[in-house]
Amino acid sequence: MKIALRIFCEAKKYRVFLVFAFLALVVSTVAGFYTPWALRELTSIATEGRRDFGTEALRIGLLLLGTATLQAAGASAAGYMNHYAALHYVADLRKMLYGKLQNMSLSYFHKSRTGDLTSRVVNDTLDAEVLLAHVIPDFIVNILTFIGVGILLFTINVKLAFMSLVTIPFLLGITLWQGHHVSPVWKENSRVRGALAGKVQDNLSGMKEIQIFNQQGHEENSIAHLAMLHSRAYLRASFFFETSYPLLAFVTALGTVIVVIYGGHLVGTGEVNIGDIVGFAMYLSMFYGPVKNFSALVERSGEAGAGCKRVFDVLDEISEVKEKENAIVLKRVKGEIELRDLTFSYHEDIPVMENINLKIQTGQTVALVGTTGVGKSTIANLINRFYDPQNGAVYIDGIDIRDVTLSSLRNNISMVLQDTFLFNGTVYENIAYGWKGATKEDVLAAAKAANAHDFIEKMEHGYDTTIGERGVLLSGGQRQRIAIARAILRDSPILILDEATSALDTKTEMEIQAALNEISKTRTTIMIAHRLSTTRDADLIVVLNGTGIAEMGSHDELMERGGIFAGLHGVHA
Ligand SMILES: Nc1ncnc2c1ncn2[C@@H]1O[C@H](COP(=O)(O)OP(=O)(O)OP(=O)(O)O)[C@@H](O)[C@H]1O
Repeated sequence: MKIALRIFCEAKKYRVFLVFAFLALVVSTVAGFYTPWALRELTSIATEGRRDFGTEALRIGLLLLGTATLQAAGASAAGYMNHYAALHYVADLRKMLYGKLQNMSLSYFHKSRTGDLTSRVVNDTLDAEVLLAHVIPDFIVNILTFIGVGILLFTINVKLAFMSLVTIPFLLGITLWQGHHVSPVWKENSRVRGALAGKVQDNLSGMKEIQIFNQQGHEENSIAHLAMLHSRAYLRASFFFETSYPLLAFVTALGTVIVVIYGGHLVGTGEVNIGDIVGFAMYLSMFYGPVKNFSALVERSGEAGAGCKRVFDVLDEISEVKEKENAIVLKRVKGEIELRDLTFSYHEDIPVMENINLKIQTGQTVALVGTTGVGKSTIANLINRFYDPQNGAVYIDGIDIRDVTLSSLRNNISMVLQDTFLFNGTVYENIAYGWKGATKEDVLAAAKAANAHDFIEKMEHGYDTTIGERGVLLSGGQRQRIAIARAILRDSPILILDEATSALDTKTEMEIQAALNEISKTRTTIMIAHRLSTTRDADLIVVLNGTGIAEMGSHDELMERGGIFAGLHGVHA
């Protein structure tokens, strides 16, 4: 109910359609009440043996034609308008959900499964259509029918109507029992389906690893296990439905039996005529209809409600990295970066950084070095505000980055990551990604600077070559060069290179390093490098150790000092 109400409130753009659909539904349902009434009248007139039977039959027939037309037109209009509102709302919901996901902090994606989130955006949102265009209208029709036909039954004969009510408590009891059990079972069903979708997606992405490690059998078993769990969850949900539905049908049949026997008795005593019994029997089947449908509707609304709840759960999530309401737009910065008393951990009890202080001057090239897992990439993530520190702050040009909008902050930073992600588009689109104003000349110049132009030209369709999902049709080095070209094109005042040249051979690495050195001259550059050779030209080398900075200085100074850096050099030499 809460979910249906929320959907109704959020779909306010389409409320006019929903209100008209409601009116059309009322007209259609009420018009449907006339058929038994017409047959009751016709039978009564026939049994009375009236002479004007033909004229009366014509009148009743024409009225029946009118109500049947209203019934059909109303149902059709209501169906279309409900679907119009529902499907447009689903489109809005998908957009909203995707927008929400795009603004969630990275930690959210680390604890969620991509397949599960995909399923929420694609499948679960459709449950809003089920609620708006099917479940709610069906509830309306059933409630109207129950009340309207109930009144008509009492109008025909009060005693008979009371007798037919005997079965209602049993019917309601069964329906309530079903409603109580169905919703949690459907929730479990949705959860297991999400887990299955997540696992399939994970496996398809990691197919290479599965084949390398010959884990096909193991993975097939995991999928089979999840598939069986889903079937069992579905079966449990079906059990309640399959048990209660025939039970409901049986109890309603009992009601009809009572009316036939007791109604026959009343005809015998002359209290009612045959026409009343015919009309009553027809209305009775209409009257029990909603009670029988109620159980199926409860089940359907349980399933659809569970799906919508999974959507709303994401929409209600609060991102760990939040923009302030009065966040300012950060203009193009000069590029001074300061980490002040910075303390950060991904998990409460495992500190990654404690009280780090580091000032990077405008235009400086700073290399972050240290053993694997010491926190080099984490510093880049904090500057980009993918995470917020527990203590201290990051300042850019003296401004706390929590005071500025996320988009304006990230517009000032280019990043080339260890694991370059390319989209399934053309080479050109991938280089120009995120830079709408780039001209062809700009793209070509960036590709040349990243030493990518030559290999791109040799490809089948040059810059128009499609590079496959995640750029699978390219080598690691080619992917990285495209990522570097993309960063060069972006021309932002801060450049972060996270192992940017790691996938390149020595010759290409040197060529690209030269290009990177060139572009880093005009901007602040943070370089995360394992190959200590690439740190030689850095203005400042920051050596991380444990949860802090162990030493800082130029290449020569650190070598002379004979500390950790010199030690690392020894290892890598
Ligand atoms: N999303 C995350 N959730 C939890 N812990 C994380 C996460 N990302 C990194 N860590 C942990 O934080 C620590 C620092 O990781 P980080 O990636 O910054 O190290 P790094 O110095 O860049 O390592 P490498 O040189 O191997 O890339 C590591 O112990 C790592 O396991």
